[in-house]
Amino acid sequence: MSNKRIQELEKEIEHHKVLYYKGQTEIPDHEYDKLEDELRELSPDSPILKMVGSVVTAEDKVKHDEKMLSLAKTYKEDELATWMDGREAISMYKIDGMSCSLIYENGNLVLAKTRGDGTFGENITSKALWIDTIPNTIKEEKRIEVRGEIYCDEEHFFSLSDDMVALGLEKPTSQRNIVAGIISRKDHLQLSKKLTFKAFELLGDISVQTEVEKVKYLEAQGFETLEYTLHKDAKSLSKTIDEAKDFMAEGDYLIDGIVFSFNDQKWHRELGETAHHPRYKMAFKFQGESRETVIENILWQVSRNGILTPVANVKPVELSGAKISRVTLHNFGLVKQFELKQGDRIEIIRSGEVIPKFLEVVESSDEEFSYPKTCPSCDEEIEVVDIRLICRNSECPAIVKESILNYIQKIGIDDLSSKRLEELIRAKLVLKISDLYKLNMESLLTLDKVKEKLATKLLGAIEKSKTVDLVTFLSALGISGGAYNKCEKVVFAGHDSLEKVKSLTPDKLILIDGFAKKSADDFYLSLSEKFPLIEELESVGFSFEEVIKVETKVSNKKICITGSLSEKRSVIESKIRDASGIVVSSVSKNTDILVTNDQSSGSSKLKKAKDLGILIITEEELISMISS
Ligand SMILES: NC(=O)c1ccc[n+]([C@@H]2O[C@H](COP(=O)([O-])OP(=O)(O)OC[C@H]3O[C@@H](n4cnc5c(N)ncnc54)[C@H](O)[C@@H]3O)[C@@H](O)[C@H]2O)c1
Ligand SMILES: [Zn+2]
Repeated sequence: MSNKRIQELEKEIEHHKVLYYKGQTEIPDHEYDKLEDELRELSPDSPILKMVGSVVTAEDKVKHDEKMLSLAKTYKEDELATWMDGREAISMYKIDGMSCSLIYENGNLVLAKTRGDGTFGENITSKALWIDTIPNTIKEEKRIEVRGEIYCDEEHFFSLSDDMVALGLEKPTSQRNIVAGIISRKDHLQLSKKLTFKAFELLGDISVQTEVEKVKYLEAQGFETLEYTLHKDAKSLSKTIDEAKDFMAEGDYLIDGIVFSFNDQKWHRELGETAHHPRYKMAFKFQGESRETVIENILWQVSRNGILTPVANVKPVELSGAKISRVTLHNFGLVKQFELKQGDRIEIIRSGEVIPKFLEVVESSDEEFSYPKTCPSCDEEIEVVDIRLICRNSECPAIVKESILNYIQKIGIDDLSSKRLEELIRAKLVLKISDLYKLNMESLLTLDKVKEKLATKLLGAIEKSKTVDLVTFLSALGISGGAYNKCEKVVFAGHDSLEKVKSLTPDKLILIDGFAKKSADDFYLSLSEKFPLIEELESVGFSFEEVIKVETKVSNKKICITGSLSEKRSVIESKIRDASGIVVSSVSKNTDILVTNDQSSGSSKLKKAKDLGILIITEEELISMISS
């Protein structure tokens, strides 16, 4: 019996592997993983379990210099901590795309290949040349190999899907399958343009001592890399795992876990690899469970920025121990792509306690597909912007309510629930954020079931919210792109008073770590729109607590950089900011320090600094000031 089952499983696993790597997946990953788990139990030495990827049948196959392996995986945080064993490790999201290896010689891309079966890959150079994030040339002259993941983000998935339909090709079924589908094509190479590559591994005669240095080296060569977190020990693991859960639910590209690698390369050499995976890396994955259910109806919820988010009410099912009756459908793009409607039988997934989400359509109903043309809250006409439906009416009741609610949650007014707020809005007691501060005992007592005790508590909580730190205050305003960590970066970059925040410009914002041209422009525009609100709040008597900053020799010093340094300028700039210094882009009489490694260069900044008698230091001197 057991032998027969082993053979069955081996056959089935092989079948799914072949389809999966062609982008034609038949079953969800967690179901596939169950097959592997069962086989591992019955026959731990089965060769199919040691197989990486699937066999390459393409004519144009190439041998890898070094095998491209898979990853060891765990679903448990304590197993991860045991594996770390007190060693320092870095973590990055595990992108769910397609492995790719790039070979550069004399600074030129000479070969791009897939992982294939780990020993032989398929030559995909002609497609890689279309991908903007794969540089055709790099500074490094030595032969190097860069490994990473090719993937398709959400926005590009929908537009690629439209492109493919327009070309008469089959409509892709998922963000993941589209990559393998496009990469294995012999025609329409230009479709690859909408794919993205992120690098995470480096091979060749380049000396790096740590994983962090590796990432910096890859960035200096012009590659996009994944954001990483350095873990000194296992204490910081839970926070990273929680963030990854959020990203799985809301991020714009697919991840299926987190990859941990020991930071010190010494451990990489010492631990080595098995035939299947390196021992110095570990993937943490979320165990998913999926179920089929039926869409009863689709509701469109209006968010504080006017975006309509589709949520499906489904026939209740039990999933990972919870009863599920609502499923997020993400955005209009997804609903349109799959023509989701009442009666559709769909598969939903819930991984690691994240919000259940739509996976695929099992059977489409005969109902006609439609989507709202007017806002469900204010009935005004809505705009279709790429993959989103947006209500532009600033007086839309839903937008007003959601933005006040967002403020209440971020600023921390406890005891004021969404229901209570709705009541206050209905009674016209609160129509904008600053109205919260005009509430008094008399007005609160007019509300249903509110007695003196509760009213006193509410008023106390509202009063208390006037004493906050500047970062919390800014993050509560609902600035677009102004999440807490972004506001923190702004304040820590020296814009640490309301006056300074009000005098921000896109030019100043772009100097801050984490801001690019577009995000700086968006933040600035949205911040300017909040000026009336800021003034109203100032007039009700807000006072700001000091934010804690590190004290170093460069604290609050305005520092300008000229000429090339040993690392990418952005890296040095973020070191300055981390040490509470302020990075400026030009030299003026307000500048405190100019950093240059070439005192005799013809740089105009250097000349000006000399004329103004500004302190001029080398990069080495800067680093020693920062670390003192
Ligand atoms: N549904 C199916 O039919 C089916 C069939 C076969 C395999 N699968 C799924 O495929 C997975 C196993 O496949 P696998 O062996 O290709 O590998 P894997 O998904 O376990 O992980 C290895 C790959 O992760 C990639 N990766 C992404 N981000 C990374 C990062 N930051 N650092 C390092 N690597 C990163 C690398 O390209 C690497 O090759 C399982 O999850 C399994 O469920 C599903
Ligand atoms: Zn509206």
